[in-house]
Amino acid sequence: MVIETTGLTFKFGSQTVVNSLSLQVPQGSIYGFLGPNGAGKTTTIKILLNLLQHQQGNIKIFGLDFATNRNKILSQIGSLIEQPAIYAHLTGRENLINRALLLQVNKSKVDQILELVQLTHAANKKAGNYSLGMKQRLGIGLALLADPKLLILDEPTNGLDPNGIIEIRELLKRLTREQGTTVFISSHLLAEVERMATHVGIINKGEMLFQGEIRSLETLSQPMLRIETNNTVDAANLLTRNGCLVQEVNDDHLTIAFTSKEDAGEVNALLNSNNILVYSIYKVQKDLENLFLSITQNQAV
Ligand SMILES: Nc1ncnc2c1ncn2[C@@H]1O[C@H](COP(=O)(O)OP(=O)(O)OP(=O)(O)O)[C@@H](O)[C@H]1O
Repeated sequence: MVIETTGLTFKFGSQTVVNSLSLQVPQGSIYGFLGPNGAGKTTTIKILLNLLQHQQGNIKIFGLDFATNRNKILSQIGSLIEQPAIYAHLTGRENLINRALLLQVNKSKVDQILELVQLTHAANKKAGNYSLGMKQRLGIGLALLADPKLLILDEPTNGLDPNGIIEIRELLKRLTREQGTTVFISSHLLAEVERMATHVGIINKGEMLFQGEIRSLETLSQPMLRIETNNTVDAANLLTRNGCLVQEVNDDHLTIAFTSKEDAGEVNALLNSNNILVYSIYKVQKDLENLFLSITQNQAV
């Protein structure tokens, strides 16, 4: 594990903002740290970057105890939280050179980074004139100068248009693929991370509600059988009498829990033999965004 926390707890006064959080971020993953606004994501990130001091729990990063190896650990983390610290009056290249000098990184690295974050064409433009997406990519470039093993990004796609989001997504995928960097990225929108994340952690009110591979999140959403008939009320009554769990009845369709395709066939036959016309019958699964909303709103999935 690159990041491993146990029982991480943080309070602002009497408000518990991070509650006994156990993070498990595997090596080489893109970990989507998800939760609605105010869930405690930024606070957690600030703790991991030593910008806030937690009151309880343990943190291990790169297998090392955080409390006793802070400097060593932090020197191998690149981060972007809130707005990137960019000098608007300097060009993109000058911003990178400036930071390279500060970090004592060889200046030859600057052109590599410009290439990586696809800003070579705009390297000599003033960063103040960059689009929001370009500024975010420059911010990520600055975070990558010292070749971090772990990149921590707090809502890097906030406010970006769809193209900007795609560019960041492609950049992060390239980073893990080509350089083996582990990426920890927070967002309040599942859609922004679902196409790149390998793992997700979903928090609400400071508590972890789901953590694991994104694939297992998909299997969490229970499949349903959606049936369109000429008489949904009669159909619902008939199915209930025959032991089916009817979940929803609308004017033109009803849904029941999906158990197997054989059962679906039998349901169809049952309806037909009782003079109910079945117009369509098919399996549906909650999409990830709805599943995310159900989890964070504490509804049954
Ligand atoms: N400096 C502070 N003092 C007191 N309370 C704070 C402070 N910073 C944050 N909080 C509170 O802590 C809670 C979690 O905030 P945090 O910024 O970590 O959430 P978040 O998940 O990052 O949300 P967002 O997506 O809105 O940034 C919120 O209720 C917030 O009001």
